[in-house]
Amino acid sequence: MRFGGLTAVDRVDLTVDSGEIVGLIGPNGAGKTTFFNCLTGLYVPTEGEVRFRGALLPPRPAKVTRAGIARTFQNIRLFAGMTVLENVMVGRHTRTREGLLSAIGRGPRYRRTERESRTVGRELLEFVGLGGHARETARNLSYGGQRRLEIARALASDPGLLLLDEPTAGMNPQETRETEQLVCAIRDRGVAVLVIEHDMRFIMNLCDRVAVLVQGSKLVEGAPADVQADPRVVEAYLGAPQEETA
Ligand SMILES: Nc1ncnc2c1ncn2[C@@H]1O[C@H](COP(=O)(O)OP(=O)(O)OP(=O)(O)O)[C@@H](O)[C@H]1O
Repeated sequence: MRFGGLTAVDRVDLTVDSGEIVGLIGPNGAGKTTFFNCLTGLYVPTEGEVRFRGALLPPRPAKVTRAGIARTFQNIRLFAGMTVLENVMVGRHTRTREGLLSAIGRGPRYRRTERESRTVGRELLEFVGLGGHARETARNLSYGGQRRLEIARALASDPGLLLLDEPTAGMNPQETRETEQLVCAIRDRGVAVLVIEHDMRFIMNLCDRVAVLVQGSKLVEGAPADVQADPRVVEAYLGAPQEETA
């Protein structure tokens, strides 16, 4: 992905299998979010392709979601004035076939679909630990609750792959631990997870594999412990040791 003279993501090749949690780490500006934007069709990659379950994906967000890839964003993007349950139901709409006319007419098929969305929404709220908050306005949830709601909304589209952009950013240790448990539970449902995260403890505890991006390129990929011990990774984060720079 090039922006003028800047190559923000340079030949990054990454595969995520179902039942896997893969971490994407790297210093600020390494190209992690740009990579997510390329996967989800927010950016049209200058070169390269995205395949999901073997099929080539067009760089169109709605088509990517419908194919089975969902994401959360670095900054919370909820419908703040809607209820918690409504937010999840919105996420369900990519899986329902109701068009605008049907929604305006509110015919029997529309009502059936709404009922189904409501049921799925309530199940997902239970799953993420927000079962008791369905009727609250989204903006009144705690910070950790809003983050969990974003995940529930992403799950409502029945994804096979979930992309999480810094899910624990700004969380206290308790919220971080709960998010770890939630991500494991999502993996246990058979969803593949690709997660950008700066919290190394989170990465080490959760990920089956980790890829490190530095200045747009993939520096290393491997088991978390191997990646953490790799001198190239240490250098990328901390700079070269004194004697080497000298
Ligand atoms: N739309 C854009 N136009 C121009 N440059 C962009 C655009 N989006 C990202 N970039 C540049 O691409 C590079 C990678 O940015 P990106 O946000 O993907 O990094 P990141 O690894 O996600 O960083 P962080 O950890 O800080 O979120 C940066 O130099 C950024 O300025």
